[in-house]
Amino acid sequence: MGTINHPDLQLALKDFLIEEEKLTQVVYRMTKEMKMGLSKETHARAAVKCFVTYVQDLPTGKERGKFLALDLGGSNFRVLLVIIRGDSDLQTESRTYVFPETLMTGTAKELFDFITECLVQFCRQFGLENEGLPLGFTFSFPCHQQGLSKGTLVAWTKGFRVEGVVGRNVVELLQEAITRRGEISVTVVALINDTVGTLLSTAYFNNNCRIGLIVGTGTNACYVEKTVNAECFEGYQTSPKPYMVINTEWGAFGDNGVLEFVRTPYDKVIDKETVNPGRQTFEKCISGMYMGEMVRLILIDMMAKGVMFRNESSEKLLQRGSFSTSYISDIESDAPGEYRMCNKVLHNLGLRGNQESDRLNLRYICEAVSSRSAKLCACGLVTLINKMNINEVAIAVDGSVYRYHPTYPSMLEHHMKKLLKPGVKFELVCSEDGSGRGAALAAATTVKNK
Ligand SMILES: Nc1ncnc2c1ncn2[C@@H]1O[C@H](COP(=O)(O)OP(=O)(O)OP(=O)(O)O)[C@@H](O)[C@H]1O
Repeated sequence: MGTINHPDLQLALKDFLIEEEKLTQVVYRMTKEMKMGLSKETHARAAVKCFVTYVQDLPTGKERGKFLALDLGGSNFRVLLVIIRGDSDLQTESRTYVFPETLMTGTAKELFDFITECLVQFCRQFGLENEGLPLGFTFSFPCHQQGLSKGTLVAWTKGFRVEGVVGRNVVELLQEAITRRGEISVTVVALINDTVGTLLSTAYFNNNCRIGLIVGTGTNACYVEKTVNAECFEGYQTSPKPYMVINTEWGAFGDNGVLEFVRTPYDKVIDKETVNPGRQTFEKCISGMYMGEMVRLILIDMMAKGVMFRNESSEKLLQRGSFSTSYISDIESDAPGEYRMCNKVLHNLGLRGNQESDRLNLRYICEAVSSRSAKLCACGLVTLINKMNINEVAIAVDGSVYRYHPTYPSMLEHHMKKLLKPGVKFELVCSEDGSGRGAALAAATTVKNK
């Protein structure tokens, strides 16, 4: 980042430039929180839950068959058909359905009937109605699993607040909706979240893969833990399988106040605006749902103080959510000194930005928000790598922030290298079509184990 000339802007962005000592402290605190989540004794009051996923096998490449998968987790809803014919021969057909926003705050019946409707349409299209196919369900919200095909929703996140799902087994709700509809023969055999899906689908091709990371609407990660450390799993001392995938639900890190030392006044405003105030603290500092809004809040603050876009106003910018997170990627993708994408964004917002300093300062704001996100995310990954105590690991990553922000992958790598012990090697692997295909692989493993 270049030099910020205005003292008010400098002051506003200072808190976003978290120095290395504080990042080390974040790793330290997260390690502690994760241990609390894993331990049977402290799990109930832990902020980072570290849920047992019941996924104990990573794909071997020997899976075979035809599987359906559903992927619900944020802005899109997808149905997939995965056909595995031979080693690394994985064919995927998928359809994305527009997810009506009204469903996000509707009832459980409306939600699961909609999902079933899409599934029925998909099965009809591919002639699968009566094949009795097994289905893997990627449901990317915090669930307390009691088995691979049983999990109750703990709380909604990412702007969802559907009535009648918290505390219920989502597999049962889906299976009931399929039965109620009565048009297709499909059995839901596995429930996973998108981090696990991303891990499984990358592990299928890369046998060093031990972590699944999402930086999209929300953020979360899973990793491979020793079964003996997964105390909330009833068979943790007796299981013949040495490993258990743990869904950290790290988005909730800081919900007990341990992250206050890195939060800014803007984070507090964001939190108040959300449907889940006081929750998902770490996520709100990192993920796509909040990054654009953070830039907007800083920008209107600077405009109110007469620091930027003096004598200009924008009705649009005053509306919540009007600064899309994709604008950050646009602005930062301009070469230094060029403002082609930035001008487009300003045009969309109804701002002229006659002064070059306005456009430069806007870029500084974007960089402050995205680099803090990458720093905190790096802390999370370093925590997981240290916890596993391994020297080489591949990390499967998905989510639009990671995928489309021009420097996010390199920032993440840079900060991880700074925080990791010397000699630890890692590779960030962008997962293609990960979460849905992973659900199909989870279904394949379940069927094989049966
Ligand atoms: N070009 C972009 N650059 C950065 N972020 C973007 C871009 N486009 C979209 N986003 C952000 O990514 C989010 C969408 O994430 P994604 O496409 O990974 O899907 P998702 O399934 O909704 O997310 P999640 O996996 O967290 O549930 C949007 O909320 C938006 O904030």
